[in-house]
Amino acid sequence: MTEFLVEATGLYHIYRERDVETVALRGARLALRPGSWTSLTGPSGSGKSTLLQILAGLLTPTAGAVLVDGDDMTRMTPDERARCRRRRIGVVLQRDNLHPGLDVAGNIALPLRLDGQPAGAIRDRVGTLLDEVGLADRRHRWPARLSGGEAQRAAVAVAVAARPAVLLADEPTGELDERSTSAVLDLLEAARAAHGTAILTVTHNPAVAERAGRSLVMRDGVIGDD
Ligand SMILES: Nc1ncnc2c1ncn2[C@@H]1O[C@H](COP(=O)(O)OP(=O)(O)OP(=O)(O)O)[C@@H](O)[C@H]1O
Repeated sequence: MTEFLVEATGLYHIYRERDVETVALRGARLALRPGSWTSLTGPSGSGKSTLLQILAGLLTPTAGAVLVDGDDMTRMTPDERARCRRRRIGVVLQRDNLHPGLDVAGNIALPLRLDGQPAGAIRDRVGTLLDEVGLADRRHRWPARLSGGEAQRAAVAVAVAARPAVLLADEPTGELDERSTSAVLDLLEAARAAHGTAILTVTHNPAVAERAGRSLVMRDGVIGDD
């Protein structure tokens, strides 16, 4: 057993578009302990989003390993990886987090339904989360009719709904005002404190970085301490 919930080592990622190659990660490594909150900053283009997508199992690295609870996600079949993500990982990307064919409440309920939770428990959890992110009056809105900030708050509610072991968030407060930023950060902190969720936030926002216990910086595809 390892003390880390997520352990990524020797990550390289090369994007290939026709004959152009971009090396986004050059041997990045990162380890997350249960109940920790890590903030990752760094210049635009340094590889932060690429890393987050790899940790989330949404992108397969060119080389390297991502152990989640000791299982290497990079060696799983797509089905196994999807199952691992559903059971253990909550993700907030910069955009397109919501299922366009479900309303806000339906989106938040989806991970709970996939987890096989009973209808009553789902209803209660969805109601609580809608209140916590201030979207109770938007519960039946379609994602296409939400503002950027509303969609982002809904995405955070979806990501924490099933109490994931790991929460990965790319600029989770990018479109939010101060009050909503604070509500979203409180929700992340509650997940960390109550369920020992390990959080990684990629952000340019100092208010987010301040909440984290550890601050890392990515430069040219490699991670160093702040
Ligand atoms: N789908 C893609 N195809 C080709 N190159 C890509 C792709 N996605 C990212 N890149 C390139 O990989 C490098 C790292 O990009 P990435 O988005 O990971 O950086 P970032 O640190 O998250 O940037 P930002 O802070 O601007 O979001 C950049 O040079 C980028 O142009």
